[in-house]
This record gives sequence, C-alpha cells and structure tokens, in this order.
Amino acid sequence: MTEERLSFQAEVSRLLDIVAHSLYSEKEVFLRELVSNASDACDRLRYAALTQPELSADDPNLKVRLIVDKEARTLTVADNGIGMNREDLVENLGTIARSGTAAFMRNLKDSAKEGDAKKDVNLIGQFGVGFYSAFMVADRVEVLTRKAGETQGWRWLSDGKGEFTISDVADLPRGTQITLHLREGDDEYLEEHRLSAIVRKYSDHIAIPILFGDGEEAKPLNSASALWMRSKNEITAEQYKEFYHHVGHAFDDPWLTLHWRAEGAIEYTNLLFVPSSKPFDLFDPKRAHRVKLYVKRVFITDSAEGLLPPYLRFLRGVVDSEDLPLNISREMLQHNPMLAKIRAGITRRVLSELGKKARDTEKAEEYAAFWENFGAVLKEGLYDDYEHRDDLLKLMRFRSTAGDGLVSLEEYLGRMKEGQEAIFTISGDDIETLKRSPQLEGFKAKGVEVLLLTDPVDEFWVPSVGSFQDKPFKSVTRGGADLGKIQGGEEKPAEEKASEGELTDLLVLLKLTLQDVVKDVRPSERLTDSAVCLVADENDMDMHLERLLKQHKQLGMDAPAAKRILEVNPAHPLIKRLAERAKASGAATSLDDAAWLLLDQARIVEGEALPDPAAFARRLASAMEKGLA
Ligand SMILES: Nc1ncnc2c1ncn2[C@@H]1O[C@H](COP(=O)(O)OP(=O)(O)OP(=O)(O)O)[C@@H](O)[C@H]1O
Repeated sequence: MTEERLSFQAEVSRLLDIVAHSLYSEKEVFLRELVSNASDACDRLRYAALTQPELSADDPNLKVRLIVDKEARTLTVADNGIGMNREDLVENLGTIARSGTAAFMRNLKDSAKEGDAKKDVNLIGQFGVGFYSAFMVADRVEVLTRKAGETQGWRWLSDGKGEFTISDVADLPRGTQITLHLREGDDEYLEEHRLSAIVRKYSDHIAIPILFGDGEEAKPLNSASALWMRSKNEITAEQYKEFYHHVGHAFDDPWLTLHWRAEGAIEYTNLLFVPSSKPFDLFDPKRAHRVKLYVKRVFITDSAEGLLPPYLRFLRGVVDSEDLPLNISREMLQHNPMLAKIRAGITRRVLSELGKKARDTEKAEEYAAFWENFGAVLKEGLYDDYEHRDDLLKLMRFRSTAGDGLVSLEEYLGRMKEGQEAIFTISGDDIETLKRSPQLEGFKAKGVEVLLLTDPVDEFWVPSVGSFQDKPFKSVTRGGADLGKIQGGEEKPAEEKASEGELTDLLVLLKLTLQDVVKDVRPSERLTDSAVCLVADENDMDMHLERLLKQHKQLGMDAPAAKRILEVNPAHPLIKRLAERAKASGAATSLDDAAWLLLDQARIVEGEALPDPAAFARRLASAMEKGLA
C-alpha cells in the first residue's frame, strides 16, 4: 500500500476552520449532508447502469447504511453507489466542488481583513459545506471507496487540518463508506434513536432505503419512496422544505412550493420550488437551470437544456416524466419534442401561480420579496418568450417616483394624468441617484409618475416590448418631454420664465461654442430647479444604455458617444442672467467659459466622466474668482 500526502485547496482549509469551530448551531445536519451525498451517488450509478447494466448487476439494490461501533466511537455512512476513484477523491474531497462556495470563500478571505468575518460566517450557511460538515462532529474522517466498473479501491484519511492522505486498498465493495471518528462529547451520534430521529427529520424524502445496521438485522429509518410521487396531503411543510434543501442544495425556506401532476397526452410529475433568497449564480452568463429531470423515478440529469426557459432558472426541484424513454442520452434530450411540451406545461403553470401571488394585494410584501430576488430574471422573458409576454407584463413591478413601494403597470396606468400619453421611465444604476435626476423635475412638478429602472435588462426589454395597453414606454431622458400637453401640478407663473425671444442670443452662442460636442441646445420643459440637463435625441441610444454597454465592453470605451442635446431651464436665474449677457456686444468670448461649465455640470449630474476635468477646474476657479471680485 502506498500512501500519498496532499494538501487541501486553501479555500477548503479555511472552510474547515470555520466548520470545526461549529458553523451551525445544529451540528446534526452533518448527517443530512452525508446521506444526501450518498443518495446522489446512488442516483448517478442508477443512471450510468441504464446503458451499462454490468455496473450495478452484482449488487443492484441501492441503499445507504448507518453503522455504529460504540467501542471505537465511530459512525459510518455507507452507500453502494457510484463510488470514487483516486482522481475523483482528490478533486471532490480536496477542493470545493461547487464554484459558488469556492468563490464565496475567496471573497470571505478578503472581507475578513475588513473585520466583516462574522457576518460572512453566518452567510456561508447559504452555500453549504457538504462533505466537510463531517468535521463538525469528527476529529478524523476516513473514506473507503471503489468506483463502479473499476477494481482498485482507495482510502482517504484526514484530521481536517490542512492535509489528507490517499492510499490504495484491495477488496473494497462498490461505493463509498465514510467513517467518522467522533469528537469528545459527540457520543449521541452513536445512538440509534438519535440517528433515526435525524434521518426522519431531514432525510425522509430520500427515495432509496436508509438502514440502521448491517445485514439481516438492518432497520429502515426512512419511507424510501420518491417524495414527489406521494400525494400532497401526505407530505408536511417540513418534509417539503427538507426535500428542497436536498434537491436544490439550498439552505433557505422555499418561497413557493408547487407540486402537481400533469395528466393527458403526456404525463409528468413536478415538485418545484421558488427559493426565498437569490442563488449565487443567478446571473451566470450560461443562464442554466438546475431542476432535476427524472424518467420513471430514475435520475437522468440536472442540466437538461430546454426543460425550462432560462428566465425561470431560479426554480429548483424535480420533473419526473412517464413518457420519455429511459435510455435517452443527455445529448438527445434537447431535441426531444416531449421535452418542449413539458417546458410549455411547466411555464404556463408557474406563470399562472406567480400571477396569483402577484394579484394577492393582501400579501404584497411577500410578492415584493420575490420580485427583489428574481424580477430581473423574469424580465428576460419579455424579450425571450413572446408567447407569455402578456402574462409576464402582469407580473412586473417597478419602483417609481410616486413613493417607496412597488407599482404594477396597471396601477401606473390608473394614475396617469389627463393628457399623458406615455409610460415614462428613467434608467440608471441606482434608485437614489435616479430620484435626483434633473430630467425628473418637470415631471415631479406636474405630479407625473416616472418608473425608475435600474436592472441592466431593462434596457433590452423596454424597446422590445414598446408599449403596454397601447401606451408607449418613453424615457424622460430622450426626445421631447411632452410635458406641455399634460394637465396638473403647479405651473410656474409665466413671467418667471425667459421668453424664447429673450433666450435666442444665448442659445445661438451656446450652440456655436459647443457645436462639436452637442447636437443641439434648446429650452427645456422638464427642468424646474436645475439650470441644465442632457437628453438623448428621439432616435439615439439612451444615455444609460450607452454607459452600460461601455462598462460591459459591448461598445468600445473609445467608441464615439452619440451627441446629446443640452437643455437649459428658461426659468433659472442663472440662465436668465446669461441670456441678458448674451445680448451685449463681445458676449461670444465672455460666455465661452460659461458654456463649457454648463455642459460639464450637466455631465456630472448625469454621472458621466468629464473628458477634461482640469479644464473644468480652471474654468470653475476663474468663475468663482470673478464672483468674489
Ligand atoms: N458518498 C459519495 N459517493 C460518491 N461521491 C461522493 C460522495 N460524497 C461526496 N462525493 C463527491 O464529492 C463531491 C463534493 O461533495 P460535497 O458534499 O462537498 O459537495 P456537493 O455535494 O457537490 O454540494 P453540497 O454542498 O450541496 O453538498 C460531490 O459532488 C461528489 O462528487
């Protein structure tokens, strides 16, 4: 027997450190993790055996066994599943298998420096520590394992302090046996009644038998039938929750549990969950879902492309089909017309259930929590899935200038002012900055509500959808404001504004000075307090979208920006004074600095970087100096 000593990946060492100092208040969850892995290993073997029956032929009854040795003070969790070879062992039990957890551990290291560690330690619960949770109750863990179809067995051993050893072992049965040498004070995990209670609490839904003991004497601890095949009234909320944790690798409560059976031309059973917190990889560019596909109780894959539309990728759970062929390869699945039918059925049902939640005004807060988590993902459906666009539009919620809560599009329409013909929007990176946008001033003065859009995806669905109930979406930072036609609010008395005639000279001068950088200079309808703002021309790209594309390198950083329109507020004292000055002879030179300062001001408020900050500072200093003179 040759023994090799290896080090854990740095993130694992750190994780083990946290685990050993008891991450969870309830240490018993270690058993849930090990049983869950054992059952996954059996699922994987069952799938592999569909095409290679010899893999499980010698020992076909898949099961998990809990074996205690009171004298040695050990607890063993054994399965006859797929097993691991040397490579698997190093990869799976030496590194962090799940990329989300690994990334989280790396972040954890950084923020620990900032003294934020405590909060993060609580957070890690969301990501799960899986196998490593064994070290909460054990000071030494031994894994004996042999992979199905291979003859060589392996022993993995570690005290969880930075290193592990791997050696080859002859004559191991197929599958994995994990033996925990229990820590002082953790003897309760040697007691049958205690283990039985933990299994019933967390693992009753596991579809294969979990047995206490060995051989003839072994006693079943769980019901060992697929939870999703049981009838709803036999399943408690607690059982649903535990199943969700198992199947979704999740640690939160499900926000919504949907369990139904589709009958008719095709038959399938679904047990799907909407999480109550955001999964780590929600915005991964692959947009992959994680719902597990079973065929007649046999696990096939958790990455069946086409089983769900990408905008429902936050769902967790299982779909079990009665009609798909058992020997279907994962690759063939994608093109199977049955899968498209299942997807259509699931989409319809999920959207209809979400619709019910959205309409339940008494539970608006509950829906708002869902919306905060997954709204941005659902919005992708507005341009991905034309067929369900109307249903999706009813699920939409927005922040708006009308208050702190969320509004639906229907509510917005109900609050439109007389003469208002569009649904006004403004987009940017965060709500607070948006609320202070000068472009909103005129709308606020007239009491016209504006939707505040902060999800990058908003830039794509809004133009694609175009309108809601015949009212077009219109950005307040673009084109004419149309405010003149809208009734309401308090108009500023006419004499306060400089007339167009009075402004003419100023506008001409500003245009002349800024002609290379702005498209036009014109009096504004939308400003009441600020002196100036920038807007996009009717057919140009929205200013926020342009910034966003540059940030995401979809548009070269040096790509020429579309020229904007500078709007000036005819009622602002500064503009009125400048208008007077513009009439004087030689004004062109004296107003040159003012023109650039006005433009830079508008850029700053817009959140844009100034192309020449030094020139701005010089002009500002000079203007202040003159003011003080
Ligand atoms: N009993 C087992 N049989 C075969 N492989 C196993 C077994 N236990 C663990 N593994 C392998 O080790 C990997 C890591 O397990 P671990 O529990 O740390 O993470 P996970 O199961 O992927 O995620 P989770 O955090 O949800 O448990 C598993 O993905 C699996 O490949």
